[in-house]
Amino acid sequence: MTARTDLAAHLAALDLPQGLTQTLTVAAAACVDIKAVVAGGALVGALGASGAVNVQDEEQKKLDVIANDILTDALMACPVVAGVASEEMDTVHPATNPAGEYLVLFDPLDGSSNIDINAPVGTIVSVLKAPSAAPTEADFLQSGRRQVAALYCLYGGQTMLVLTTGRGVAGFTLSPDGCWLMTHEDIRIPADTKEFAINMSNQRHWAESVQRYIDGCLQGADGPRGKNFNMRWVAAMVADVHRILMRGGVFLYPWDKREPNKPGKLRLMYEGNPMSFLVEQAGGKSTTDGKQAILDVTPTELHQRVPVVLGSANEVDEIAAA
Ligand SMILES: O=P(O)(O)OC[C@H]1O[C@](O)(COP(=O)(O)O)[C@@H](O)[C@@H]1O
Ligand SMILES: [Mg+2]
Ligand SMILES: [Mg+2]
Repeated sequence: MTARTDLAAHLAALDLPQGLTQTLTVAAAACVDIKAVVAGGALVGALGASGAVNVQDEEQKKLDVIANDILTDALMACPVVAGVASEEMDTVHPATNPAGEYLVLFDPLDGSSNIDINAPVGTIVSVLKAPSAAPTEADFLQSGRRQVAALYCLYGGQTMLVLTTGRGVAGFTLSPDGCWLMTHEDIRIPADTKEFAINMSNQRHWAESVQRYIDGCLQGADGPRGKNFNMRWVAAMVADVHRILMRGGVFLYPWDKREPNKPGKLRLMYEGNPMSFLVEQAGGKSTTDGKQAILDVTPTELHQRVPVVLGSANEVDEIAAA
């Protein structure tokens, strides 16, 4: 068997600032710890509700809380981390590390509704430069373009970590002895696709343009697109985006008219931005509506929502034109 590049060697070859390498190494190790809890499931008391709700009024699962604690504890103890913010925490957590250089934002457990049915879940991480070693909430509100790294970990049939530091996208698979080994070098999203992902149960709430686009896909070879489409929806953004990175497709969690002051369901800072960085680095497009790049959205609040339309570049353009 040929020797594979491991994550440490990959990071070394990228010649990153030492602090960024350290931050990413700590985040990747925390994902290994989360994976152990996900894999233990009922045996380690990881299933079911925690009994609490988070700042977005969503019921927290035990695993949301456990994953959040694992990442928070690991990163706050890392001397180059200046602070963290998470889907599961009301406010930012400055770290009081005098040498703190990086801010880390995360969705510790993505796809929470999949936990209790043993379906794929993930972790999403975004890394920004810290303007100071004692960051305020305003310091975290940087646009996605300013990310210096983004990664997700997918706890699926295999445990995979997919990473960008702005020079393409690489994928690593967790080996049985706990090493991240590169299995997917330079991941590229095909520009064309015949596959879309959307929660169809929200159809009546969508904007007219999204209705038109999906209707065209559903008409298949008999309609304006002249080809048949397939549909997939894992209900975990990490897994849906991973599929798009592996074989193309589009993913939509679009604006809908239910709550006009909440534009979409997904969160900008720890879902939209890191996934957009990965998708753009893999040659895809990631937008709010087919046109506006998510990475250029100016954040105004930590738990801000954003509509998401991302994936194969030509298909995102079709959505823009619908
Ligand atoms: O249940 P729905 O409406 O289909 O939403 C699924 C979406 O919600 C999310 O689960 C939100 O993530 P969390 O589990 O981190 O809250 C996305 O991962 C996924 O794309
Ligand atoms: Mg999520
Ligand atoms: Mg989550």
